[in-house]
Amino acid sequence: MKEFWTSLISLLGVLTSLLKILQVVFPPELWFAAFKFLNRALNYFSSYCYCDITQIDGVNTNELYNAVHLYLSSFVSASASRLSLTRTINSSATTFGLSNDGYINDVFDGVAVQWEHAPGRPLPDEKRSFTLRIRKRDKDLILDSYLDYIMNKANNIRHKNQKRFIYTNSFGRLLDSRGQPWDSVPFKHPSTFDTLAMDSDMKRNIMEDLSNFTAGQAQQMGRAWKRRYLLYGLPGTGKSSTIAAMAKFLYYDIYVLELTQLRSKSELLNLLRKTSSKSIIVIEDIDCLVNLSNRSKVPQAATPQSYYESGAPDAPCGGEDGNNTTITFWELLNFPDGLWSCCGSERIFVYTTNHPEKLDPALLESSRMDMQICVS
Ligand SMILES: Nc1ncnc2c1ncn2[C@@H]1O[C@H](COP(=O)(O)OP(=O)(O)OP(=O)(O)O)[C@@H](O)[C@H]1O
Repeated sequence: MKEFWTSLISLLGVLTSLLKILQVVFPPELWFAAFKFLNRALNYFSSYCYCDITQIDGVNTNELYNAVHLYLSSFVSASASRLSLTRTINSSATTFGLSNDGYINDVFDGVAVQWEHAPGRPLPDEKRSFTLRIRKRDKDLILDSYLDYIMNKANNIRHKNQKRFIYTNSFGRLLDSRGQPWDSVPFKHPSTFDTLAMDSDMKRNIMEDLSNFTAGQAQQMGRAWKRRYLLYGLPGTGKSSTIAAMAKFLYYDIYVLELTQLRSKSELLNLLRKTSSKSIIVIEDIDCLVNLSNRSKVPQAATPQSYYESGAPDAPCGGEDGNNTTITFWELLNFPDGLWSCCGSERIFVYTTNHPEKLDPALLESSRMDMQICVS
């Protein structure tokens, strides 16, 4: 046994001496070139290729890096044994991340890939990065669609992690300190579809409809995409609670549009323009705001009859010009089409009333309202 250890130590001594001689004979540049050559040769014969996604691309932040980070965070906690945890400003959730040098497997379209997270090292050209290992034969097949899928998923996660707000224009024409026409407070309504007392079929229908709406939006990018719901029922029966549950289900903000505060079409246009995509726009008590007695005259689009008629309680007072002072209900219904028709926006309009019997039957047609929900 003693001889074995003596021989091993002698061998190590010889190897060390040989290495020292080699280091003297061959300069570091030659070593580096040899290593590079070996690496290339191995890569050539390997069936995998590796894609590095660095955190910084030149001087800009690489969006793809952030997206991969968020995407992996959605399932890394289930399979990785070492995690990094973060919580950003304005976020209400903890994000799980892959720890340094950790790796995780993923499958997309039946193709297995592996992600590795490399920490940045103190050298100037070494950055934090993710490395995607993918089979060469699969690269062309899925790489583009996989990265698109990751960007999409990351956007959704980002959206879900944000705090939700409820906006109102109840202070009229005044602008807030940032010049915004909407006043906002954090949205903390406790209602969800779990707590909402409602017929289970109706609840399931609403949830399915909302899910289909958002799924449809993803496929219809580039088109205005809106949905219109009419909520009716006696006071205090859960209309506001239903809207809150819808907003929570979709992770949407809520904008409560006070029509009585509007003075002109341009004001309405401005308010609608300042709503964010993925939001619910609520117009309450439409039976009170709309003078329905002359509705039959309205659909003749060339000469729309105003619902804010002079003398009516909600008639607007003021405005820049004659045409600009009146807003017809039909304009209100169709305004958004022109506004968001080219930017792939995603909005839900909810109209509420305690007196559906006062509404014009034409308003209840399916072409006007996508879904009518009785909450009584
Ligand atoms: N279906 C319901 N499920 C759960 N809670 C409800 C329901 N209906 C009413 N509530 C409770 O009653 C209160 C009033 O409900 P909500 O504000 O949603 O009614 P509303 O129909 O919007 O009333 P209004 O027409 O006066 O605005 C809330 O505190 C809510 O929690």
